[in-house]
Amino acid sequence: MKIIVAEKISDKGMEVLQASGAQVDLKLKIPREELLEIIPAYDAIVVRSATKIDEEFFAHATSVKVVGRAGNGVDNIDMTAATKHGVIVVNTPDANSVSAAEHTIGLMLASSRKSPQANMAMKNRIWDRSPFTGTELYRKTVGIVGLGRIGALVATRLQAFDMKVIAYDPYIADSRFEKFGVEKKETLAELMQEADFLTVHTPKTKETLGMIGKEQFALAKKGLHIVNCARGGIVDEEALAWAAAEGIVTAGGIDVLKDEPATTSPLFDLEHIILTPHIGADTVEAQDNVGVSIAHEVLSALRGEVVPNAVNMPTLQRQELEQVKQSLKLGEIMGKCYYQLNKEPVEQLEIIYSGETAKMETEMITLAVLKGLMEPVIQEKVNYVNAGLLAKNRGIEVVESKIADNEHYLNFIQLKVHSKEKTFTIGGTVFGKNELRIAEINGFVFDVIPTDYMLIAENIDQPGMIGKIGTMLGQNNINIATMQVSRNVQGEKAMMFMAIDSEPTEEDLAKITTVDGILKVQFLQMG
Ligand SMILES: NC(=O)C1=CN([C@@H]2O[C@H](COP(=O)(O)OP(=O)(O)OC[C@H]3O[C@@H](n4cnc5c(N)ncnc54)[C@H](O)[C@@H]3O)[C@@H](O)[C@H]2O)C=CC1
Ligand SMILES: O=C(O)C(=O)COP(=O)(O)O
Repeated sequence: MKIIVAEKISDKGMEVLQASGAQVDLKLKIPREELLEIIPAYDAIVVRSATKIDEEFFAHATSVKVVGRAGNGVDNIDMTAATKHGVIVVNTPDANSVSAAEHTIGLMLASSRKSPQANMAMKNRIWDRSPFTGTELYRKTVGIVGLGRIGALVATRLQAFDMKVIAYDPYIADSRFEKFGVEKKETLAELMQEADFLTVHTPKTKETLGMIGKEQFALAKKGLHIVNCARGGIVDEEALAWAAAEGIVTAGGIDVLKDEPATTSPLFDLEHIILTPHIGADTVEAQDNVGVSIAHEVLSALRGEVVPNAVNMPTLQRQELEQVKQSLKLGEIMGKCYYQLNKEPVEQLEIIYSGETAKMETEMITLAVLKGLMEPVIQEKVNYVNAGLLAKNRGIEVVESKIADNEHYLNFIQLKVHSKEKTFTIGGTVFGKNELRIAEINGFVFDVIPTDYMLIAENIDQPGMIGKIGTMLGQNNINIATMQVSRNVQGEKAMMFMAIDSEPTEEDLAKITTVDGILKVQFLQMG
């Protein structure tokens, strides 16, 4: 495995990567062209916020399976492109939140007390206290935009300053506001009108870009203090310069700029706005947390394990993952059967979860079924990341349903694969802790352990069929490991399901079909 680390992560993180035995190449500040040139050789890349991971990158990164974002915001990564290319994006959303929250408060205090400006004067050997009269946070109202991880950490810390905390976040439940003792504002306009201090903690999205603009500043009280420790451009830089010139904003701390690395912005000329070069996450603790977490996640993702912080696929807590692990295997195996046994394109895939399985997080199991379904017939790599998208692009409609009880099994997954002409069904269960069983195929009931090589034979339900097929396989040197027979109506059709020790040739299969009473024989690779 080859991993390229394109931005600085902590030594502890590097050590975890290196200890895995992978080849780890540290290439800091590598020019874009060079990165594109060398990336085909790598299986994974680790970046922070400065490396653009876009469609052009993925077009070159033909072997990359994992992009590790050593940090939180993923706005430098084109998630649609990553998903399309089947590349897992992992990040460390919690690992630097405390540092970002503390930097927010640091900027709030520093800008309110003009400490950086006073420091500059002192370093110029000027002792003058008069320009540096500041303002207290005590009993002021702080408006938080976005009460997520960092917004909430900032809220609880500012309450210790006896600030009144109000917030605008239309996407979270009222209970979260209550939990943190924060007053909810229904509109951004209300928040702008009431706040003495404003701090933004949203991701950068189409909706949040430029969200604090001239119109919003025009609603604010004169003397507003502002902090942006989230993403550049959420607070519009031109509008902020205007608001400062109008005396609406009298202090502020900005850690992030629209175009980074930035050396030009109207904010550079504003005396009362202090700037830092995106250092919100730059603490020893945050970088150790981030580095070690991303190293483990990238390695797990490369090993094909399900990782907790995958951004472009459903995430499961470790306990949930343990619960669904065997169902994932079963779902994938059953999905794999369809195109091996049927040639008709799938119109709709119906997945019915019943019994204990119905209570599980099934999103991932559905992806496992799709992965199994498409893998045998499409060239692109199919994985949990792109299985949903690939199915959609192929016009496969996926319908999931859940039934609390199953008459016969503790847990059961049934697939009904509908093509234009017919419906193929297959069902299975996890027996005991981790024993998989195929329990039904097209209405024929079994209790079969799926193994690598299997044969399915349909025959007329008449005496002597088992002997005939056994003899025929024996003559072709194919050893039967286990065999089960199931029939629907006596004297009509039966199905034999056999685990065999080796892969039969086309010729072997053709010979078996010549046996009198055999209707169809198909080979199935399940492992
Ligand atoms: N300066 C730095 O070094 C760091 C910056 N960050 C940035 O901080 C920001 C916040 O991160 P987290 O708290 O972890 O994110 P989060 O996802 O936990 O919280 C974001 C909150 O914003 C809310 N939100 C989304 N759109 C909104 C809208 N239009 N109006 C109001 N609220 C909206 C969401 O509902 C959510 O509650 C991100 O932009 C992240 O990239 C994170 C770490 C370090
Ligand atoms: O984690 C984040 O979202 C950050 O903004 C920190 O970015 P960085 O890793 O310091 O480039």
